[in-house]
This record gives sequence, structure tokens and C-alpha cells, in this order.
Amino acid sequence: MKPLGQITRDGAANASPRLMSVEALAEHYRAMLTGLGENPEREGLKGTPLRAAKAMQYLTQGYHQSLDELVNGALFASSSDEMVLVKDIELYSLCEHHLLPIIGKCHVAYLPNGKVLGLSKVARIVDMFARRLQIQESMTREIAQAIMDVTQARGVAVVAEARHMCMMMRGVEKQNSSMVTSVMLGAFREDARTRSEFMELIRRG
Ligand SMILES: Nc1nc2c(ncn2[C@@H]2O[C@H](COP(=O)(O)OP(=O)(O)OP(=O)(O)O)[C@@H](O)[C@H]2O)c(=O)[nH]1
Ligand SMILES: [Zn+2]
Repeated sequence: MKPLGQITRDGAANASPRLMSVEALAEHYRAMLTGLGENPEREGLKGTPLRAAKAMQYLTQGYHQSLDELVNGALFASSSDEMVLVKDIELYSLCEHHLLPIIGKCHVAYLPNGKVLGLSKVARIVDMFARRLQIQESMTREIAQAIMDVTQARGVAVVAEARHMCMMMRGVEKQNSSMVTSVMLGAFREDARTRSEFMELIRRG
């Protein structure tokens, strides 16, 4: 994780003078507990503001990552031009409307154009954009664009399937619906056969 004070979105660094230390963030959690009618000094809650602040920093660490550092040069020359698909990558994010979890999985495919990306880096890129306050549509697009930027592939496809706790634990309280979002770039957008090959591969169990 980069030092606090730098927010990066899509690899672009912006100064963020308002970013707080974990201790300052914990003070806000303490105030929140009081505001909810709790006693932050009671035994069970003593360490909670600091724990919650650390957890929230962890869950939003994607803001402070850069694509270059994350990929760390793990791009390998390859003559393969066949589809590379990484399926069922777990996804944990937070919805930007309620700060409640979005839980699901993500499928990422690309058509190499002279180089292939280290396998783990695909999952790391998913995490980089999931570990922020998000809406699923933007997250899906940001993952697809990042994979494209890094690999310069002929095409990139990303499908995310997720459940939103804000729809399950509260609000409409629907327990069985999930949201599916997809972004197709390059050949996946232009060529129906490539797209349907991808869809067929992710449908298989
Ligand atoms: N499109 C989209 N909507 C989302 C996502 N996460 C949460 N939402 C929705 O954002 C909307 C916010 O609506 P509001 O009416 O402002 O908030 P609310 O009163 O809490 O809405 P309810 O959830 O319907 O109770 C809700 O419909 C959520 O279901 C997401 O990733 N994508
Ligand atoms: Zn929500």
C-alpha cells in the first residue's frame, strides 16, 4: 500500500490532503457509536473504533494502488493469440450508496496481442477496483479498462455477478436476486463469435 496522502484512481495520482490517519478515522467511528446510542467505553467496544477504521482502510486500499506497481513487470512475451479466461475470481466490494458489502465473482478474459499477464495480476487488478466505494457498473468498466491498458490486448471482456447487502439486509430485502454487469472491449464488442465463446466458457460449471 502506498503512503497515505495519495489517492490513485485508474492509475492517476491526485493529492488528497484530507486523507486521515487511522487514529483520526477511529475518532469518527467512536462518534458514530455514540450517535447510535452505544457506549464506546464499554468492554466489548473499547477497541472497536480503531479496528473498524483499520478494516475500512483495508477495504478501500484500492484507492492507493497503482497499476504499474501492482503488475510489477509480470507481462510475458507470447505468440499465443487465443483467449485467456480467468473465471470465478471472488469479489468483495462496498456499495458507495450505503457502505454495505457487495459480494460476488468476476470473470475476466482477454485476447493477447504479443504479451500475456501474470495470472495472479488479473485477480489483483480485480481487487484494486473492488476495494473502493463502488457501484458495480463502474467497477466492471474500470477492471476491463485496466486489463486493456496493461495488456494492450485485442479485446477484453469482464462479467461481474454479485449480491448487494444493501438489497438483502435492508431496503427491499430480496435474498435471491443478483446483479450481472458486463463490459466488452475491442474484439469482444465487435465480434459476436468471440463474445459467445466467452459467454459459453463462463456458463460451463
Ligand atoms: N445501479 C446500481 N445501483 C446500486 C448499486 N448498489 C446499490 N445500488 C442502488 O442504489 C440505489 C440508491 O437509492 P436511494 O433511493 O437513494 O436509496 P435507498 O432509499 O436506500 O433505496 P432502497 O435501497 O431502495 O431502500 C438503490 O436502488 C440501490 O439498490 C450498484 O452497484 N449499481
Ligand atoms: Zn447500496
